[in-house]
Amino acid sequence: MEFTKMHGLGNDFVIVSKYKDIPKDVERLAIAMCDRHFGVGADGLVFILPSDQADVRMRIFNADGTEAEQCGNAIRCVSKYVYDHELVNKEKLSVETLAGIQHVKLHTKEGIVNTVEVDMGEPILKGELVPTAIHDPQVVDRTIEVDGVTFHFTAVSMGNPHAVIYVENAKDFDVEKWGPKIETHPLFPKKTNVEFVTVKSDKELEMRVWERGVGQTLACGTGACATGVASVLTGQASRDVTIHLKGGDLKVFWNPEDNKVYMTGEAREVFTGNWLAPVEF
Ligand SMILES: N[C@H](CCC[C@H](N)C(=O)O)C(=O)O
Repeated sequence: MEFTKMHGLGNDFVIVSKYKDIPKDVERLAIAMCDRHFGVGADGLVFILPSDQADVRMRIFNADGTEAEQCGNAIRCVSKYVYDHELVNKEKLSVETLAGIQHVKLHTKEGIVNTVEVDMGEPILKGELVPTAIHDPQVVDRTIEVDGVTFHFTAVSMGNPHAVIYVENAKDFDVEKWGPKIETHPLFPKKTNVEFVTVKSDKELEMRVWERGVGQTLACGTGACATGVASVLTGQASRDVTIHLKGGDLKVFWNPEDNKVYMTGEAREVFTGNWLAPVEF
């Protein structure tokens, strides 16, 4: 099975585009292909599939085999892939995900895609829809206790759940210690992605992330969008921010006119390969 290895700011994916549907045992395949020693190594396995509602359909499976509703960095990779490989010859295209239809604008350099702007849709703020166990209209600046330590969090869904937590210094925060404890906290019925954020200014935020079903990643597109929204809701930053991640910067704009979150950043293709283990479709 042919694949292409891509990343968005170091959040890396195995991209498979030659099939009309996902394989029979996709969970086991995602775990095997994402393994960084016995497999290709990636944060997720992504399938580009036909769509009757958009130019293409994307399904993404985390390194633990679970399917995610949405993935910002993967949408940028998929959009770059279909343009560069001439599957879709448009600089404005649409990608169908479990979270809805995402509209994408491609910015090319010497004929190939360099940066990608994605309309990630409207944030979902109702507690029970994120989902969280707090059934309020919004879950903003609430407390969560873990091992006797209290964190303040804001819950935002971009189709997938995020708990945004503000800390003194995100750059050296112990993400590996606290991330998994919050990811699996009973407050989050479908578990959650966890962002640890330091506000640098009204327009700049530093963010580290522990991803549901993956672990600490170098970047998280939906996490950056959730962080942008939470920072407005908690009155800590403007609607148009640059988010500094371990793997690079993302621009996030929560547009007051259409209530949609726009995310802009790079996407890169690294190598292609052939997965030799048997895969049944
Ligand atoms: N681990 C996430 C999916 C990938 C999201 C992230 N890689 C992004 O760029 O948005 C989840 O289970 O919701």
